[in-house]
Amino acid sequence: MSADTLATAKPAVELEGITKRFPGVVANHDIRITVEPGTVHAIVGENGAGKSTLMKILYGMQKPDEGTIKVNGAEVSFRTPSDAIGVGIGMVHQHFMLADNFTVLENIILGAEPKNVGFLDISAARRRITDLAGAHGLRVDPDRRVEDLGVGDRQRVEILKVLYRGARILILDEPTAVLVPQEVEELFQNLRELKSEGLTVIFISHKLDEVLDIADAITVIRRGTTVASVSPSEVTARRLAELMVGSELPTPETRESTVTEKVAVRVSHLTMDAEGHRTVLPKGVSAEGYAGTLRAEGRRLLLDDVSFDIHEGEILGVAGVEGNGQSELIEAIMGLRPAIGGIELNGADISSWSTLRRRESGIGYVPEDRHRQGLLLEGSLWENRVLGHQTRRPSKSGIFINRRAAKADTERIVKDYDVRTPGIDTLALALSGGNQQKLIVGREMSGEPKFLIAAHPTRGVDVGAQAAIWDHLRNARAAGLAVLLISADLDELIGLSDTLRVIYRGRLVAGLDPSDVTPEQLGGYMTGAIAGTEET
Ligand SMILES: Nc1ncnc2c1ncn2[C@@H]1O[C@H](COP(=O)(O)OP(=O)(O)OP(=O)(O)O)[C@@H](O)[C@H]1O
Repeated sequence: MSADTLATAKPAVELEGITKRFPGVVANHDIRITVEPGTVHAIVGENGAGKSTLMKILYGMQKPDEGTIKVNGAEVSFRTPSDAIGVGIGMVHQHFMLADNFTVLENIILGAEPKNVGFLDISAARRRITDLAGAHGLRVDPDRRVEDLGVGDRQRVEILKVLYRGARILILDEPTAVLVPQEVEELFQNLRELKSEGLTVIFISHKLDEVLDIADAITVIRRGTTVASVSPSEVTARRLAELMVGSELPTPETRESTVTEKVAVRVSHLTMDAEGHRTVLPKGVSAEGYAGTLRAEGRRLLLDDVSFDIHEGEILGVAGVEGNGQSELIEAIMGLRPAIGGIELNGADISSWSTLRRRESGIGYVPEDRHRQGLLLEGSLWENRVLGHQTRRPSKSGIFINRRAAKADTERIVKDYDVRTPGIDTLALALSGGNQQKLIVGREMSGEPKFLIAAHPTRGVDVGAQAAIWDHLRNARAAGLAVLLISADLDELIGLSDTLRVIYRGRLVAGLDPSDVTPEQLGGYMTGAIAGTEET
């Protein structure tokens, strides 16, 4: 064996005895992981198990209290992410950090301009990007604007961005959460190519079947420490889940329909113009004709004549690739963005009501972006319980009673939804992503809403917590709750929905039966590969 081969045979990453404490929590305790070069190494664990903290340590965003990190056999100590990049570690974040109005090329070179050079050689940069893309099978057009790209392409740009900075070890944080099955397959193909070029991938995921598909080695973290290192050929998804939670899992129950005859929510001819901010119809145009009029004018529609009913006891699932109108649909129903068309809740026309009034009339809302819309990160858990649920009605008992009630109810949510936290005075920012999500779902389900709008209700939560959230939703549905469910997790959509629709370019294009549709078929409608039957 040559000296060179020996050198490359050293583990890409060795974490030894990593411990990280936060006030009241030991996020990582004596973590030990060895990642072999040229492999895909998955890290799995429950919400709050300590995965993100560990990755932040490995990427120089946080300093461990104890322990050592070795990269390619040499001990390293990072003060910032640029130190990590300096030794070839790159991070592909779950939330893409690209500038929409720039091209792929501009995004990739932005912030990576060579030091000590007064100007940037664009054609050299372009050549390097094309070479990198070619070498790793990451096809993207360097001159396209990022805003015109789909989710899978954006992710490839993020990967190219870290490769361009010289990364040989890539950390991917839940990369498949936002992808449809076809895109997941493409990503995995890309990862296999990277691997065959000798690159190393560290991959965090909650989707255990995917982990079994792509990983060469799996490390399980439970309550901050490494509890198992397994090879995918030795375990099943169920066994992995059991290793994560430390006990046997219950078998999922079959479900029965609870859909009633009573219409709870009626949305009719909902239309949103990309440029317009109209809340009243132009003279002489009916709500039914509005979308057609705009189309004839060549306008771009974010919502194109969307109509549906949701009955009491029904979960309506809407599938769609991100950016096809699902966010706009929710925002229109919540009164956060103007749109034309009818929105009725239990027979009352709520389309001109304020968001607060809509909430007070019985709409629960689990927003898509928990950081921007769902939580006050600097607030305590119980203050977050109050958020969005303040009532304007004067109360004789005053704020102290409200505070006490909010605290008691927060205790209940923490218990019912298994929010892992030292206490309800903890700040929301100190919770792990999945635990923040559990808090939001718990809050939106309290007060027994009549209609729940749930956008990605289990995004980032582990399998155990996902099953618990599903149970809560099913129970509430059995008691008559109407749910509009938007999710990128197709198994969740198929498993929970009573009725399934697909949204494509602002239009509801297909009505499918969740009991006999496969994720692949659904993915086909979502990407437009299968043309939907137009429905209104
Ligand atoms: N900045 C912080 N301050 C205080 N506590 C923190 C901080 N960051 C993380 N923690 C705590 O450390 C623990 C581990 O959190 P971490 O985010 O690493 O979990 P995770 O495995 O990534 O979870 P998830 O799957 O939910 O994202 C949690 O109990 C969390 O509340």
